[in-house]
Amino acid sequence: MTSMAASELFLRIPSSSSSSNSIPKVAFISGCEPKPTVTFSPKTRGLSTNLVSRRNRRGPVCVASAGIRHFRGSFSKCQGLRFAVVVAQFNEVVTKLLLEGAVETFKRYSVREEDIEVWWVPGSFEIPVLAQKLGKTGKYDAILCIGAVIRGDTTHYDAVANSAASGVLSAGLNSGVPCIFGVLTCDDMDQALNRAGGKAGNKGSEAAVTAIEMATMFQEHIG
Ligand SMILES: Nc1c(NC[C@H](O)[C@H](O)[C@H](O)CO)[nH]c(=O)[nH]c1=O
Ligand SMILES: CC(=O)[C@@H](O)COP(=O)(O)O
Repeated sequence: MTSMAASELFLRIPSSSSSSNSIPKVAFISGCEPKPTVTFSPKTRGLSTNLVSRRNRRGPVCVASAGIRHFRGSFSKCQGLRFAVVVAQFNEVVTKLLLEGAVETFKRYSVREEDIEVWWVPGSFEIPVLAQKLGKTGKYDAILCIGAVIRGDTTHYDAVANSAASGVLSAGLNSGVPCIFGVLTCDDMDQALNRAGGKAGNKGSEAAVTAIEMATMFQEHIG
């Protein structure tokens, strides 16, 4: 399943599970399996349903309600979306893998190569200022920020990690463009590699999914 809008998932539930491991799966609290009457308002393009979905990481969990419109990003309308990826060179052995995961995921959702730009900065501390500047150009639907901060002997780690986190948040708020936090903050290199395609998945890929979700949310529902 590659071209299903997130809203369509509601229409098909509770169907058998998806073949893709990145498309949100749907689960229901036992006894809460719904018989949804779903309508789609052309005016707001919001989902109107007798369900309320509460997200459980990437999958909605159902509780019942009525008359509430739901808005969420879509994973089927990604062609034409433009992304900037701001990547730290520091700990590049890790950030390159995170970037690969992100690009692979963008492509899996039909984002075109020519709509992806990669901007390299020296370290994670430098990410926010560029993310904000790029966001303000209005050329991108989301900015994906990638870095790997790994603890050393001093408190320098905390300064870099906290600055990167709050800076990326500020970049998004100040530019009005979703700025996604794909910066690892790890105790050691093992932890980092495990999250860059190792045992704990690829956080760059996960961050790309978030970027798509936020970009389509803004594009489709806010404009
Ligand atoms: N130690 C890490 C850094 N440090 C460098 C800073 O990000 C910054 O480039 C420097 O302080 C100059 O302003 N960066 C990382 O991305 N990861 C680290 O583990
Ligand atoms: C997080 C860092 O910048 C790191 O390289 C600092 O290492 P140290 O605390 O040993 O100076």
